[in-house]
Amino acid sequence: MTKGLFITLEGPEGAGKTTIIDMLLTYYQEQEKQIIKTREPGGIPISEKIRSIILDPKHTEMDARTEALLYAAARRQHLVEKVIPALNNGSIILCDRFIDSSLAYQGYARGIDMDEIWEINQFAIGNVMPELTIYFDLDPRVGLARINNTTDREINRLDLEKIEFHELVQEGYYKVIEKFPDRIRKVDASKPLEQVFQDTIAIIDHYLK
Ligand SMILES: Nc1ncnc2c1ncn2[C@@H]1O[C@H](COP(=O)(O)OP(=O)(O)OP(=O)(O)O)[C@@H](O)[C@H]1O
Ligand SMILES: Cc1cn([C@H]2C[C@H](O)[C@@H](COP(=O)(O)O)O2)c(=O)[nH]c1=O
Repeated sequence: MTKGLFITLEGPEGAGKTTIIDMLLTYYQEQEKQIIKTREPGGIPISEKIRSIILDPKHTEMDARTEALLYAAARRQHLVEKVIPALNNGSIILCDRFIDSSLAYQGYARGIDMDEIWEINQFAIGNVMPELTIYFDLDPRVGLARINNTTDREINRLDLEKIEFHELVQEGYYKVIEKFPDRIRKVDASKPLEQVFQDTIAIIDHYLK
């Protein structure tokens, strides 16, 4: 039985998830909440190594199912080594991406049946799902323009996909939201950063009450 709270943040490239997670961490730490941030793929050494294989721009030959399995493998290790222990410890976990990314990117955008993506991920995660997911909604063109203007972020293999792929990712997320309307809350990520932050806090605070 877990005691903590598992929150995931989702959205297209450049939607602001990483920036907002850092702001949330500071905000809730000031309230002396027990909270950690992490990310997928990554968050622990094995999963960060898998991340570097998946996202290496040189690996253009990577098969879509191999990609899906690598994300699921990174997810499994991250869950076992970091997320579950933190939940058992009573922490709030803010995780940058989780299974919904696999459903939208590897499922809808790559064209693998979303049910198949769900099945391989069931093997990886068992019954551990986030209690709350915040989806940062943004036109993918705006998100890509943001990351192209960011000097300290490396451009990875997924960023380099055609705009049509990123449009499918957004459509895929809309399908995922239809599937999980109770868990996923949408935030308009095109607003100024401070407004996006306030909208996000309002959702989480409501949930914490
Ligand atoms: N609401 C916003 N308005 C304008 N710029 C923003 C906003 N939110 C974030 N940014 C800027 O957009 C860039 C990308 O933000 P960030 O890295 O947080 O996105 P992300 O969702 O984590 O992206 P990715 O998943 O592709 O890594 C950063 O330069 C950040 O400062
Ligand atoms: C978890 C997960 C991620 N992805 C994609 C989404 C992004 O393009 C990269 C991760 O980069 P970020 O800067 O940390 O957002 O990986 C995916 O396709 N499937 C997944 O399950």
